[in-house]
Amino acid sequence: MLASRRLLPQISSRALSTSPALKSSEISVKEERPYVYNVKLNRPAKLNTFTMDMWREFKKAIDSLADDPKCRSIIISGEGKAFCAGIDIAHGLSDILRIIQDDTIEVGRKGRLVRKFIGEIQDCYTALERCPKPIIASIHSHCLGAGIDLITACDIRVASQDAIFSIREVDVGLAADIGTLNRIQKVVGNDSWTRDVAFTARDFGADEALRFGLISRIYDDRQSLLENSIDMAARIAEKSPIAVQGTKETLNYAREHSTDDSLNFIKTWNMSQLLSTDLLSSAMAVMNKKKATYEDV
Ligand SMILES: CC/C=C\C=C\CC(=O)SCCNC(=O)CCNC(=O)[C@H](O)C(C)(C)COP(=O)(O)OP(=O)(O)OC[C@H]1O[C@@H](n2cnc3c(N)ncnc32)[C@H](O)[C@@H]1OP(=O)(O)O
Repeated sequence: MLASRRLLPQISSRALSTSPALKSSEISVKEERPYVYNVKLNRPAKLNTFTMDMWREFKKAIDSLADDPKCRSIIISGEGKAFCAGIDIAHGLSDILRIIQDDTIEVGRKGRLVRKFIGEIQDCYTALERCPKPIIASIHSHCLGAGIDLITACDIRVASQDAIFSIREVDVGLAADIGTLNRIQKVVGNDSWTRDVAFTARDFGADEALRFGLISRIYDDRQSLLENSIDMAARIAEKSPIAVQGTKETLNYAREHSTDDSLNFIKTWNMSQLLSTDLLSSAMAVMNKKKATYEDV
């Protein structure tokens, strides 16, 4: 068992190297059912911890599915023992530390470079929110630090009973800066609990995560977690993509705007989207007790 406290002292600036060459298989994308894709974090030997290259590859996969008419719903899962143990402490911070430790860069310019670097990682997870297709985070075992940043940018979070969560950043000496602190209160709606887990970095399990609304379902084991995640994604994928994607856009908009503004948003959105054939074919299917099929969008 390698606790982060035991991992960190081993890391000197000498030990920090550039990201190991990315095998593109560190993010794998699999079509599980028609229109349903599983984006798998696939670096199991290092508990799916993120390096800079892996973040870039992750964003590329999400952006590509966002634009793919043959994709209607997405699952994010982790290969191996854990969902994601956060940033790769040995390699993921090397780029930023190189900037910080470079004495030839003037301090104001150094700050700008650090800001740009953080922004690039933020964008890798914001891609999940911007993707019009619903995204289900399917979480087993450890989900720490950058793992929580990832899942809070997803639409739905489900977990197996063995899940262990921690907003671990304060334990590695930083305020979380790639999404958790900016999204989690909107997800759970409980300020006291958010501060409890963010200030202490303590581990909490699936039952507590469910109680406070971080996840919406618990499954007995990893196998049933994956099967049920795929079933949920497939059920979403059977529906009108016009309706489902309009729903995601509107829920995202409503979360950041007043009720008046978001009512205005949806009526303007549906000015065009109600003209779609999806409306008529869905209504016909309901009347005839049949399943409708929809054109790709
Ligand atoms: C700009 C900044 C952007 C983002 C910042 C994000 C911040 C964070 O993500 S904070 C969270 C950082 N993560 C951690 O602190 C977790 C550290 N790991 C652990 O505590 C343990 O590994 C464990 C999760 C409790 C699991 O323990 P165990 O089941 O005993 O497995 P191990 O043998 O310890 O791990 C297997 C293998 O993975 C390597 N590893 C695990 N975590 C990390 C990590 N975060 N970074 C790099 N490597 C990690 C571990 O060294 C082992 O590798 P071997 O090659 O087998 O030794």
